[in-house]
Amino acid sequence: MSRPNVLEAMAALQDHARMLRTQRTTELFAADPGRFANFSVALDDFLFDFSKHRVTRETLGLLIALARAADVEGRRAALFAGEPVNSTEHRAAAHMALRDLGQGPLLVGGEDVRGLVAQERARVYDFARAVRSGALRGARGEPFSDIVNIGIGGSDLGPAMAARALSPFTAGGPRTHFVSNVDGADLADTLKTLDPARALFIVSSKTFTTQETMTNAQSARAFIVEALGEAAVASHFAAVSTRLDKVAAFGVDVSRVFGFWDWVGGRYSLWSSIGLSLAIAIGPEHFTEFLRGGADIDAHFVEAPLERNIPALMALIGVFHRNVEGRAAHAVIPYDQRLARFPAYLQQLDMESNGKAVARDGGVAEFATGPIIFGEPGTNGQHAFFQLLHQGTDVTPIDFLVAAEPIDADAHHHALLFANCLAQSEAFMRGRTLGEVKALLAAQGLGAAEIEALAPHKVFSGDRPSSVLLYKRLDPRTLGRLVALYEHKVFVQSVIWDINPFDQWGVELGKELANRLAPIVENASAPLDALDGSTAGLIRWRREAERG
Ligand SMILES: O=P(O)(O)OC[C@H]1O[C@](O)(CO)[C@@H](O)[C@@H]1O
Repeated sequence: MSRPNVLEAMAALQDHARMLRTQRTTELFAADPGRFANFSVALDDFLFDFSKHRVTRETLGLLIALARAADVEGRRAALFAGEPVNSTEHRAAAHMALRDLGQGPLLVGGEDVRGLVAQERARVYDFARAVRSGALRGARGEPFSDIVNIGIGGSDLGPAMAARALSPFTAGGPRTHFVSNVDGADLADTLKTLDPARALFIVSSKTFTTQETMTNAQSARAFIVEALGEAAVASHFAAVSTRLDKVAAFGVDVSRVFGFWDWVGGRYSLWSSIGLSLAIAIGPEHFTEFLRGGADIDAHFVEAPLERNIPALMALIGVFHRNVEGRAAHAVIPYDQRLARFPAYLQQLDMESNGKAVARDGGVAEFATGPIIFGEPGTNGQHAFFQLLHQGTDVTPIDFLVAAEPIDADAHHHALLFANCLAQSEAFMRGRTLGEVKALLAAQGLGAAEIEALAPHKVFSGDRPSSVLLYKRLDPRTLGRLVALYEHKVFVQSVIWDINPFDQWGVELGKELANRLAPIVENASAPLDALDGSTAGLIRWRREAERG
């Protein structure tokens, strides 16, 4: 679909950016003492600071014009109205309905789903309470000390990320484990730590066909059968899926099967029954707080004008870097060790959503789309890949995430953590010129020749953009806010790029080929002639290695 208004708005931004590049961000701060206030947005105790991006009020005006030209507001309304915005699968993307704790109707495809959602959530909560209290027990009458979620992608990353992030809120709950990889080492290493009589497995899969999950589930089943007998399976397994027919065939007791709906995408499913392992870990009350955090952001996203709308601004700043400045990657660095899995979670959310080259109408996307998302907690990343971020040939925009106060950590540690976060953000913006380096080296007493040789290596170009998301503390509500913020950021970007963020056809080909290759790999005499030379050669090597 040709979008002349959008192309025009993007061209205007590109013209504007050419002028902007003659200025340094530090000069923008010097010229505007109110820059921090003007280029940050607070949502009660939550702050988004984007003042260290080289953007002006004019840039923001042009970005908002771009968003309006792409009809971000109209598409947002369609999303929240439960329309089938996932056009290739003819589905709504109504994950917001799962965290709406209000009273009014929740329309998805014209149907009010509030009752359905509330009913399933109540079942999840009852089950979580029963496991936590010990009312629900294993086949030998023992309470469950360990919960193992078996899932992958959206059926793993969300609960795994959140259970780690919210570990201070798990008192009174069992230990939780997450097994995802078809690599048997993943399951084996977990099973080693378990007493089967006290272990509960939750098989989480939207489709209940995913190779990794089904394979791990069967092996876990064998582990229980071997230790406790076939009859114990019903007591030691629960399942979460949209395909209740397939779960029944696996043998999970129907009272322990929790459903959700096709209008909940895998990477948006943490809010649904897929959050069962998290609900058990932190308890229903904390889980509700997590939902409330998501709902806070939904309300903000719908109500705040684009100029003060945090997810919209995050998205637009990202579009500026991706499409105007040509940045191919985006780093997310939580200065919060418990958010260690947050970058991995965002990789799926962002890259599976916006990693597309095809426009909604099947044509070629007009612009470069989703960047490569990566990250690790600070300060660890500082001692690993920050060298490239500071001095590499590519500029990578960064989101820093940090709490104003720790949940339970030592105040001195937190002060150092916080200082490091701000120091990095400042260093990326400020940089250090050749003149400054030379003056520093001279002050250290180095000779002229040595200064000439060393100085270029110590220069930092600066003007490397970063945002800071500053939250009070990493509690369930804050985590809900963080997740929902990024969900809506990804959505706004998809609208500007005119792609469907809710499908993921790009994962299919590999799955198909793996299913075709698996029997060939397993059968040492299967012919290899139909395979390409490299694949056949690699299988031959494996066969030879196996033969010793
Ligand atoms: O929940 P399921 O159906 O097992 O799928 C797991 C994951 O696989 C994908 O379909 C593709 O990798 C993801 O979108 C999904 O979250």
